[in-house]
Amino acid sequence: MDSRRLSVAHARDQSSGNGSREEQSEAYARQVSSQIDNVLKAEKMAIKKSKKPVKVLLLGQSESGKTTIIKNFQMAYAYDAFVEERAAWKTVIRLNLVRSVVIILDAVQQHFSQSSSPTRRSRSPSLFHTESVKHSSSYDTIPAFTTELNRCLDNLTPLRDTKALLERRLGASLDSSSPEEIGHDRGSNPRRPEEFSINSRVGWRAALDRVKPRRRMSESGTLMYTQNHQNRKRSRPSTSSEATTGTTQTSTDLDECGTALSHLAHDIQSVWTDPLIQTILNREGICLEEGPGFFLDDVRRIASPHYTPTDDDIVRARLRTMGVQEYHFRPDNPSNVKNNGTAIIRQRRDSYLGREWILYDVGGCRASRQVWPPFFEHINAIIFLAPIHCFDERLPEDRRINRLEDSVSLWTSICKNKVLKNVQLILFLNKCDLLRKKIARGVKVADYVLTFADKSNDVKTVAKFFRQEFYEILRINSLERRGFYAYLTSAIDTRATSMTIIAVREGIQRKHLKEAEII
Ligand SMILES: Nc1nc2c(ncn2[C@@H]2O[C@H](COP(=O)(O)OP(=O)(O)OP(=O)(O)O)[C@@H](O)[C@H]2O)c(=O)[nH]1
Ligand SMILES: [Mg+2]
Repeated sequence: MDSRRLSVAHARDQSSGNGSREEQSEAYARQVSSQIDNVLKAEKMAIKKSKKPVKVLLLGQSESGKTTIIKNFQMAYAYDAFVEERAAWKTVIRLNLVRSVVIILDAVQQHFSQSSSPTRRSRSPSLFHTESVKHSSSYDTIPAFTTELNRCLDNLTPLRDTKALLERRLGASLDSSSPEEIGHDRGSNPRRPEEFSINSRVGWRAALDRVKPRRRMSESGTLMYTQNHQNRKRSRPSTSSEATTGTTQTSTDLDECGTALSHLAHDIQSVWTDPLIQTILNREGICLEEGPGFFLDDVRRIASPHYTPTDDDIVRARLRTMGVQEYHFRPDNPSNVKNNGTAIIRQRRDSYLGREWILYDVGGCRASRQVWPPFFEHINAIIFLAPIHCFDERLPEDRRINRLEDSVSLWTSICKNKVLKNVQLILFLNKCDLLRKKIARGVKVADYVLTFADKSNDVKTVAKFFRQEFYEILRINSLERRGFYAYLTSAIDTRATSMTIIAVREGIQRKHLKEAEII
């Protein structure tokens, strides 16, 4: 029995045999007893509450870095599971590489189709004929294609088929962007051929599983399972013979793609580093280095038959998310808990150890956003990603909309959402490394953001300015007073991001402890 009840019973015994004093005493005892009941009930509730998983939703426009942040969480708290996926990421990384090559081929094709020279058309036996450029008045300043460059470009043409095959093998669903949506914008990265994505019926992790070497999954990872919300019922598990045949075919195809790539590594590198190609890409406004899934500088390593992706490669790989994916972690390892409180607080905090965290990763493109609201109901925190470098870019899915404006309007709607009024909002102003590069290239923020006016165009001032803008939006639109937690991040810098993740985890946990009245 609880010791507080014992002392009340003892007080009651001592007061017996004394008329009205006895009644008073009994009333008092009843009152104390009921107070104790309430305290016990509250504690029970708090413990129950503390056992609930922490649910965190990652939001932000497409390519803001949501999945990349999830990978950082995996590296920090489910490294075994992260390592399990290494072999499967190889295919995605190679697909990213091939896609970059196809973007170059398209840009060269575009370059030729823009030329009005009849000589070019009549004299070009192949798309990349040398002489044609020489006779083009509008391309006088572009150096001539060498025979060697033509040969390399011709050799790379079959990579279009390789790309299609890799996508098919990964269970691809191609983005149905119309040609109008793949517009031209000199301020950004305008050529956006249809982007590979795994649709929610398949689930990208499931797709990755399909191309993994066949071996039993280890149970050692703390990543417990991933579930695809939208189509759980629709997907039919394949029979073992189907799975075996499919997997054999898939690995044969992938082996062939790997061999083709290793034979073409030299040509890819020659094309990528050719000054003429660089000029054409420049003219087309294409900056592949700053785009998602850029691996052209690592072509020899990635095309090697013995290639195994590094952690950094996996974090830099691009696989667009569609639908909702959830990730389960148990990050509260006893060694992570700082011994910074009194014994009782420590003891109570310890009851949190082993608590489950669920992170929800959603697709950020406009068409995917309607699946977000059902997740608002039961979440504890939102990590909102706003790419800070994209003030001069447009949405790939709608070329009329500026990417920064899109981020700002999303952030505004999250801040003012009634259902989210008590939810902790954490802002990641991501892609700071790209902001640095862009500013170094001489891009002026004031040319795109009028309110930036004549402020100094350096990274620190720009970052401070955007941080303040997002803060003002939160302050003005929040229905309840709430704290502003903002971080400047470069999600591909895993070391720096791991520190941010620790701070974010502790911040979310502190709010929980507070809500459960533990501290
Ligand atoms: N340079 C740089 N690249 C980043 C950064 N964060 C993410 N990326 C890259 O940007 C690309 C897109 O990131 P994702 O995490 O797939 O973006 P997402 O928000 O999940 O996009 P959707 O799934 O389409 O909603 C990937 O290739 C990442 O490696 C960053 O801070 N700096
Ligand atoms: Mg994603």
